[in-house]
Amino acid sequence: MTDTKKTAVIKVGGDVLLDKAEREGLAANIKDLTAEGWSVVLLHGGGPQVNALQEKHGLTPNKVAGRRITSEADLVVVKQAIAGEVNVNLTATLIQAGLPAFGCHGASGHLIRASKRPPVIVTGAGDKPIDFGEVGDVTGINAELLQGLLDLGQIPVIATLGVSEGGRIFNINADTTVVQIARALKADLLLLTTGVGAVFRDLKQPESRIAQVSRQQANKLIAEGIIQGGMIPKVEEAMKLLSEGVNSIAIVSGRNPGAFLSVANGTGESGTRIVD
Ligand SMILES: Nc1ncnc2c1ncn2[C@@H]1O[C@H](COP(=O)(O)OP(=O)(O)O)[C@@H](O)[C@H]1O
Ligand SMILES: CC(=O)N[C@@H](CCC(=O)OP(=O)(O)O)C(=O)O
Repeated sequence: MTDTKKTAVIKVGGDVLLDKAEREGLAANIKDLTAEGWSVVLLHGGGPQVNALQEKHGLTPNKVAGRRITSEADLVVVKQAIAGEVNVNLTATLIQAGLPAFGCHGASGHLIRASKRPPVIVTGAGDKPIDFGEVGDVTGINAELLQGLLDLGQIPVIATLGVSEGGRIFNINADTTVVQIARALKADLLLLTTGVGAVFRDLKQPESRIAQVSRQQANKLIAEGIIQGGMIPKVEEAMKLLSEGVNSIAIVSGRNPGAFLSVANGTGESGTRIVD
């Protein structure tokens, strides 16, 4: 049975998980949300962990426009690092905090369906199409399976991997995938956790944190060059959800106590909330 609990979908980057205080803070923040009656789904990446394991295997990380060109040998490492190392450790951290975490990966139960990204011309990377190898684009989410886990009171902790109808595994980007999960679940809230923990007018000045912006204001911050670099695709992709029934999206850090509830309730003490 589907109940009326609100659902939060949370993306956790691999960088956040390198740090013990971040991992424990994340668990405490999730605990706060569940105590207030939220259902929670986590999707995690593991970019830095993949880089480190590639180097151990004598492989050189190769990224174009933030996406890893993934050979068959690289995909072996991606599976080991993201589904093996990061998923198991993150699930364990949550269990240690007393949370009902259910670790899994997107290639299980057709949880995240994907197909091979066709060679594409990438801005700033020449005029020849780039073949990203074993990188996939998400084509669908098994929302029924996820909702079933939520209805059982579980917190799905999903390693970002995709699978084709025929069972071929793909490396997929966590930032773009989490948006698809939020959309498929008709989530009430999407949390994008990052080390910086908010959007700032000036990254060097913590007091310049922007607590809440409308979608229109966020687009203005991008146009003005205040939101830059890796923050742009993150925010642009996520903002599409605001016209699709997801009430708010937020940039937040699990390291800050009370941060997740602050953005969930819109009280403004932490993070940046983007609303329609
Ligand atoms: N106005 C801004 N406020 C906060 N961070 C910003 C801003 N503009 C650009 N950034 C950058 O965006 C980065 C977050 O994006 P990215 O590194 O892709 O995320 P992830 O932490 O998921 O890997 C931050 O580390 C920060 O350097
Ligand atoms: C296709 C692609 O870019 N895949 C990513 C998957 C991991 C990820 O997204 O991790 P973070 O959230 O830690 O960046 C990669 O290979 O790094």
